[in-house]
Amino acid sequence: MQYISTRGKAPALGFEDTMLSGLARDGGLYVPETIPTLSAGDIRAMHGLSYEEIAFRVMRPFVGDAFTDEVFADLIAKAYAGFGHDARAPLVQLGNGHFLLELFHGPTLAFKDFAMQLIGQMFQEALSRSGKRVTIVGATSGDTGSAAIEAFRGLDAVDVFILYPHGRVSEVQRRQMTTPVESNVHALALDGTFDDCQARLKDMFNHFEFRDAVKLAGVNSINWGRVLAQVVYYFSSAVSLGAPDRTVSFTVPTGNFGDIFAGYIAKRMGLPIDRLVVATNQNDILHRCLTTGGYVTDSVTPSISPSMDIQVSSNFERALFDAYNRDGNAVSQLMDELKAGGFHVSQGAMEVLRDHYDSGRVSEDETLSMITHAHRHMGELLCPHSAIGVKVAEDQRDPATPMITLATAHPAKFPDAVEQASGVRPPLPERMADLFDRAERVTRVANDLDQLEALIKDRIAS
Ligand SMILES: Cc1ncc(COP(=O)(O)O)c(C=O)c1O
Ligand SMILES: N[C@@H](CCOP(=O)(O)O)C(=O)O
Repeated sequence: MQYISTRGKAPALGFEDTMLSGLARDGGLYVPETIPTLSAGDIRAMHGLSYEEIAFRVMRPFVGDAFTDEVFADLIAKAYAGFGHDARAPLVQLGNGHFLLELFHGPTLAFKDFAMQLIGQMFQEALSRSGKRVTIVGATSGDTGSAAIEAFRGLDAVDVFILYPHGRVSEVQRRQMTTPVESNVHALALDGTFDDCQARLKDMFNHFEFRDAVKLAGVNSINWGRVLAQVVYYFSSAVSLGAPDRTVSFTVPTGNFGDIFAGYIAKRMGLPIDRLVVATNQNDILHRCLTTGGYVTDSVTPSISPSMDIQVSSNFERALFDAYNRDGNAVSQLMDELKAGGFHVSQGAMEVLRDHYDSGRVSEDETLSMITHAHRHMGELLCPHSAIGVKVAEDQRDPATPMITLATAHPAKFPDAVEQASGVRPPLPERMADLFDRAERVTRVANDLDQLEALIKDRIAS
């Protein structure tokens, strides 16, 4: 299996190099050259299997010769052993034909753990074989950062630097990033938005002298391995509702477009998915683009669903690559236009996008009302991101097709909004009960590439 860049000018790589290198050297994102498919029989045979067994069958064709079957199965087993639910990703019924996929039973209480725990295992295996060391830099609006720190803290072969927007993550999210004591963990609070953090990260990847000097690696959904691991729960949930003999739809709270793109990959692999519905908060660039064709950036307005406060949605580039018939030049041109403020998707490409994706936008008041409603009438305490998904799903779903909404974070990560709407302050799990008593360690940084690179070089030298 080879991986190619969405900008068409970087060398094709195998799975391990794709995973370890992050952004392609032409600034694009890696995608599989071809998408492997599973037959209806293959999917039917997943009935009754554990999450880990399904994970192996779904991901194996993408991994090539990077790991033997035995090693890969072992890495998967270790990745999910620490999850707080035997099913890993349990499905609960919200109402007639509407299901909630709980993706928050991992160590940091968000869906990011599904991919990050596995990436952590795969990095350790690959680095211990080669004896190499890497510097991971990640950009986060709150959840990727804590999941990455949890997966890599204390490892000798890795330093992990996490850039988060100062004052724009929840207190639980911040403390998850600033309280780990391991010396290879570096939390950096940047004066700016998540988009600034992600832009500086991509600048670092595009600055080859720095990239090569520190052996830069990325664990954002820039990294194909992140998207791949997220494909699995589309299969596990759809199979539990009767796939391949029953078609399902998904609604996905969306920001950087990695999670919903994983759903698109599941569909391309042969999983019978009818609609993939993008649910955004008030920072609604994706909804605007999917309805009007215009992808024009606006300033980010902080919301009660901070993890989705994103205006430059990284993985939309992967969706555009397919929508433009895998034309790297066309994608490069769009990305150049984006730097100047935005672009318009061609009519042909819009038809492809609309063939797969629907979308909806939820205001702050509607988010709070949905948390209240779900608590009173559906028996679920939802985090604000998940509430956005449930609201869009309720508005748009076709009663004839089961709808699965992804619950992307635990309500305890956002206790203020949840308490305001439901009257219930969700407690943190026992193992995190002392989070607010732990000392914090964080460096405030300017939104300045030179200063950031100097800080990172300095820290890894000491
Ligand atoms: C809780 C939560 N929900 C939804 C999202 C959006 O996911 P994606 O960026 O993959 O679209 C994020 C961040 O990515 C998140 O942390
Ligand atoms: N919401 C994310 C933003 C980064 O997304 P990623 O999937 O590219 O890592 C976060 O919580 O950091």
